[in-house]
Amino acid sequence: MPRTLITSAIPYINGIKHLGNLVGSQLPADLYARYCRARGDEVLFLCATDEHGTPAELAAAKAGKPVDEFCAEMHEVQAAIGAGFGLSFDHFGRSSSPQNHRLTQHFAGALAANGLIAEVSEKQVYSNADGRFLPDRYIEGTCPNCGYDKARGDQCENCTKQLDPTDLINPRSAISGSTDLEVRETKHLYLKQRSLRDELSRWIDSKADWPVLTTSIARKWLNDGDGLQDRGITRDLHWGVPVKKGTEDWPGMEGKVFYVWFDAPIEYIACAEEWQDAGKGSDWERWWRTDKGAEDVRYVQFMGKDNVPFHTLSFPATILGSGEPWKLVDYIKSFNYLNYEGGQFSTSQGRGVFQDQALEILPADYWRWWLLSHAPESSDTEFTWETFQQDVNKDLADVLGNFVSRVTKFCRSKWGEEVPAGGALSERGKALIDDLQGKLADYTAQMDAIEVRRAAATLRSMWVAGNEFLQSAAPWTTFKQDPEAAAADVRLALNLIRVYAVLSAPFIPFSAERMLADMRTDEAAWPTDLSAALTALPAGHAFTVPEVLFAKIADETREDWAARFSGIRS
Ligand SMILES: Nc1ncnc2c1ncn2[C@@H]1O[C@H](COP(=O)(O)OP(=O)(O)OP(=O)(O)O)[C@@H](O)[C@H]1O
Ligand SMILES: [Zn+2]
Repeated sequence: MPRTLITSAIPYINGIKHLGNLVGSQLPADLYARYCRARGDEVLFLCATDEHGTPAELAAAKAGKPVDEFCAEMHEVQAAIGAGFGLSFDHFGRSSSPQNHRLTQHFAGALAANGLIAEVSEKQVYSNADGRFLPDRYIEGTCPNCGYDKARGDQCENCTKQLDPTDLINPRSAISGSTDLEVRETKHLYLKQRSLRDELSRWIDSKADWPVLTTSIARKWLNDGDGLQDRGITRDLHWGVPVKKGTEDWPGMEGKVFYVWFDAPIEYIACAEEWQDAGKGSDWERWWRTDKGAEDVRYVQFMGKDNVPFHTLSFPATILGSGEPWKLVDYIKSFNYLNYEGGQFSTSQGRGVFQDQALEILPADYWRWWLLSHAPESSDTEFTWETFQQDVNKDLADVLGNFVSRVTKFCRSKWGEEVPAGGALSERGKALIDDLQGKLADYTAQMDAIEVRRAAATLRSMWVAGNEFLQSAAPWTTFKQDPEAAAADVRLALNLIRVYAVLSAPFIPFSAERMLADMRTDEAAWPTDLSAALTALPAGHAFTVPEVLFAKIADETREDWAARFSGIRS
């Protein structure tokens, strides 16, 4: 049995995530996990919340809560929303878990033992009023280049000039506004990525099948300018994984924590240990250690484009540099951005539709279908209420929903709620099966290749083919002269509902489950031979005419939503 390990980029804890976050990582990962399971793979699908760093501390402060309490609560909120969207994680962990603390400290110790950690003294801005060192982007002041008075210590948003905090005129703390700042000397650990550059470069070169979006970003960081740079992996913060060398203290690093981008990907591994410790599985190392059974695991990661450098370079540098037999990623599926109505989605600015709001107004499958069928694979894509309404009404209500409704209602009116007997498969029926068999081959190939939009288009074309068959077979007309022929066509169409449910489940799992329940079957094996699969429901098999599977979105409702979500979420 093939074994597939799947991880989604772990969402940051600072707030409720938007639809861009969903389609850029967790949702396509779930699509693929569901597909792999349906094909019979043994799957471990992991995700977690990314909990450390300054933005988490500030979000907690804004909410008036201690940071650990804030993170624990927000983790539960995100877990519930994920369940609402049907995200089928085997475990949804936390980067703040004791397992991740231990493993992060372990990796740092292994890297140090291999001579890959440098201790560097540097100057950093300290805010006396805030009692803390300030990360560059939390220092604000006037841009020396253009005079903009809200320039950040890393960059001026107005003229885009890259800055150092010390370049700013009249610098102040972005947290408290205090100007009581001083430059202090502090010591940090650096991961010597430059020493691993050639090894990383060869590894990336060996990935000829990866999306260009993934490899082009990796190569840019490897080669542009002076090439891959060593990276600071510690911070002067309170909230995070305390700096240790394995289980030993690290002299000179007291009171410091690892940088969030060092510990976050390690959580992919620690999450498997959490999964085991939560009693959901056993033998977690068999997924992660090539010396303990992970040799035959295929590991696939999902993420938005801004996360690619960390997954193609920094995290692999941690793993390769440890010299230990941890599994490296086999395939990285990355995404461009989903934009919102002519601008960007933004958590910090409260712009767009957020995941909790989306679930309040419509069932998860509407979102899953639209987002996946418009996944930003080859370029950024845009969410607009108009295209959303149009596509959902057409694909789900007019095509799939309508097919299910027409077939079941017509059958009930002539034969009652059971699969009718009599007649033989018509030429038209045979042609439909041939057509669908070809489309199924395309669909599986596209799902294997994680070509999300193309797979969605092929699935939709299979739904359309069923409608066209029904339209041209017109059993409501043939019934009068040749009821046997009509019965055979309807029998095929009822069976098609079951097959649609199975094939569509990775995209729209809730509706697929309802379709199977209404067809009163739990026969959900992935079909290979459609001629056989389309006879699974024999004559006499009882079913229920479903309630409306997908209600259409009315123009007024769309206008209401467009207005409601045009502003800023406070
Ligand atoms: N607009 C977007 N479209 C697609 N993917 C996105 C978008 N914004 C973020 N992502 C991806 O979502 C995943 C989770 O992101 P994360 O929680 O770290 O938020 P983020 O990158 O800080 O974005 P934001 O601040 O807008 O929420 C990451 O893989 C990220 O690349
Ligand atoms: Zn400027």
